[in-house]
Order: sequence, then structure tokens, then C-alpha cells
Amino acid sequence: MSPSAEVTVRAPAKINLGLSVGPPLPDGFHPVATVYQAVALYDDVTAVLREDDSAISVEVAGDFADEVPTDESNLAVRAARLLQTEYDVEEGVELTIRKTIPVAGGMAGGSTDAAATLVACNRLWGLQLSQTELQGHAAELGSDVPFCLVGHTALGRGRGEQVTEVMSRGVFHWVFAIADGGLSTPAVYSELDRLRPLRRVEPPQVRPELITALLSGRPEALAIALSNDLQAAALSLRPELGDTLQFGLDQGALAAMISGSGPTCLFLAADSRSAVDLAVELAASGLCRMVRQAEAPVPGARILPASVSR
Ligand SMILES: C[C@](O)(CO)[C@H](O)COP(=O)(O)OP(=O)(O)OC[C@H]1O[C@@H](n2ccc(N)nc2=O)[C@H](O)[C@@H]1O
Ligand SMILES: Nc1ncnc2c1ncn2[C@@H]1O[C@H](COP(=O)(O)OP(=O)(O)OP(=O)(O)O)[C@@H](O)[C@H]1O
Repeated sequence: MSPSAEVTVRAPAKINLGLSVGPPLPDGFHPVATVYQAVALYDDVTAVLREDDSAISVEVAGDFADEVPTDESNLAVRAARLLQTEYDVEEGVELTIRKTIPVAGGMAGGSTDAAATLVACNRLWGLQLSQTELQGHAAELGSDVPFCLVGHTALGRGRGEQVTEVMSRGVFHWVFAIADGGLSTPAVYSELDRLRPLRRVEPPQVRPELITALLSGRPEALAIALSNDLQAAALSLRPELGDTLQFGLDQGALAAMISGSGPTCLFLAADSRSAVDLAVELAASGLCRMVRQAEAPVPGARILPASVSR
């Protein structure tokens, strides 16, 4: 693929349909067995080539712009810097992130921006890296980043970075209650360790009924197979989220669960009509900052063809 002057990559949020967490390892990370699903809630990352210098800059627009750093700590900047250094790229890039994924919401917003930036810079700088090479760089940036590259539905092992596709039939309808403020992922993992120090913690594993439910395509089967080991920790740090989960169930959601490390609450609806009804009730409840609906699964970070200019 030849280099481009500008490219936009659409990057989905993720949810964890199952998240089983083992005891912490000496490096502080926890082994996990998770089933990820990419949902149709997107950030768009536009990358414009800087031919005259090697600077990397980022601007953030959209719903959560003021909560995202625009310095070297931005995960998109880190992704571009990684490729630039690794492949001795002399050109720079101007990145613009249009954010609709909540920040520190447990939906991998920063991770998916990083995945999108890897895809964008690969094209912009004409690096011609394979999907496997991009996956390797994604794993250097964070546990969720490799999944954000592939999307759809996938099993995650190791720290979550070893992904393999899982078959899923049909379309699932999700509703998200986005909370005020975020939760720090390390803080939620630490809280889990605090809550279960004396208990024997089993190695992480995916529930077979989750895989069966995904193959069936039946939301009723998926509803009873969902699980998240981080939920108790997120609720311990933010007990009021329990009210949001219960409200969704009372309004007819098939299931309610914390998304990843939280504090976003996710609800599985029986169909698109029920999802709209639930979203309206949640928005009127005053229990959350905003409500979003999204279908799943969807592909991972991908170039919007009309956005490419040479
Ligand atoms: C909660 C999840 O989103 C579920 O998919 C992920 O486990 C978190 O993935 P992430 O945000 O990409 O996390 P990373 O950037 O890799 O790690 C941030 C921090 O989270 C904790 N962490 C993360 C992943 C993992 N398997 N065990 C951990 O204990 C560690 O304290 C780590 O320093
Ligand atoms: N591009 C980015 N978008 C959002 N947050 C970013 C970005 N780059 C860096 N950050 C920082 O990372 C922190 C975590 O943000 P992020 O939205 O990725 O959390 P999350 O969705 O809970 O992550 P995960 O689900 O992967 O644990 C934020 O508080 C923010 O300061």
C-alpha cells in the first residue's frame, strides 16, 4: 500500500462478555481469560502527514475531549511514537481524535485510539507492516490494544493481549449508562486483590456456556452466561452503580453488568426496540451522565476508504 497524505480510521469500543481474573503475577499484572466484543460506539482518528518535520501532535474533539491528555501520555501519540522510533521514520503526523467513547469508562477508549493510530500511521508512512506485526506493537502499548485491532468477538488470554477469534451468530443490542467520572483500571484490579486476599483464586477460565450462547445468537442465552470478576471491585469503589444496574433490570434489560473495570454499566436488550425503550428510561432516571446504544459485534480499527487522500 502506498503512503497517503491523510487517512481516518474508525475504532470501536470493547466490552467483556466474560472476564475471569486470576491471582496477580510478580509483575503486577493479572492473568485473564476474557471474551471481548467490539461494539458500534466509535472514536475516529484522523492522521495527516507532516512531511517537513518529525513532530507528533494530537487534538481531541467530541463528547469527552477535555478529559483526554494531549501530551506524550496520550495513547495515540505513544502508538505513533512507537512506530516512528522502531522504523526510523523521518516524517511526523498530526492526529485528531473525535471521541464518543467514554474516558476511563472500562470500554478501552484509549486502547482503541492507539490501535487506530497504528493502522493510520502504517498507511500514512507507507510502512507495509503485516497484521501480525501490528499485533506485536499493539501488545507493547496495552493489554486491550491487540483486540481493538481485530474487533468482532474474541477470546483474550495472558494479560488479555493474546487474542483468537470466537464465533458469534447474529446481532446483539446493548445499552450503556455512562457514569460521571472514571475509574482507574489499576485501582480496580487492586481492589479485587484486597477483596479476595485469603480466598483461593482459581486460574482464569472462560465459561463454556458463554461460547455456546454466542453460537446460538440468542440474547436470552447470552444474558445468563455473562460474568465479570471486576464487577465486585468496581461496585466496592462506586456502590451507587448498583442502583443503575438494578434500574436497568427493573426496566426489562435481559442482563446488567459493569463494563470491564467500570464505571460504565452495560445492559443487554432483547431487540432494538427494547434497547430504545431502555435507553429512554435510563436517560430520564438521572442515574447516569449519558446513555448510548450500540449493536455488536463490529470489526476492529479500520480505514474509512473515502478518507484516504494522496
Ligand atoms: C479491564 C480490561 O479492560 C479488561 O479487558 C483490561 O484488563 C485492562 O486493559 P488495559 O487498560 O489495556 O490495561 P494495561 O494498560 O495493559 O494495564 C494497566 C494496568 O491495569 C492492570 N492490569 C491490566 C491488565 C491485566 N491483565 N492485569 C492487570 O493487573 C495493571 O495494574 C496495569 O498496570
Ligand atoms: N486517547 C486517549 N483516550 C482516552 N484516554 C486516554 C487517551 N490517552 C491517554 N488516556 C488516559 O488514559 C486513561 C484511561 O482512559 P481509557 O479511556 O483508555 O480507559 P478505559 O476505557 O477504562 O480503559 P480499559 O477499558 O482499557 O481499562 C484516561 O484517564 C486518560 O488520562
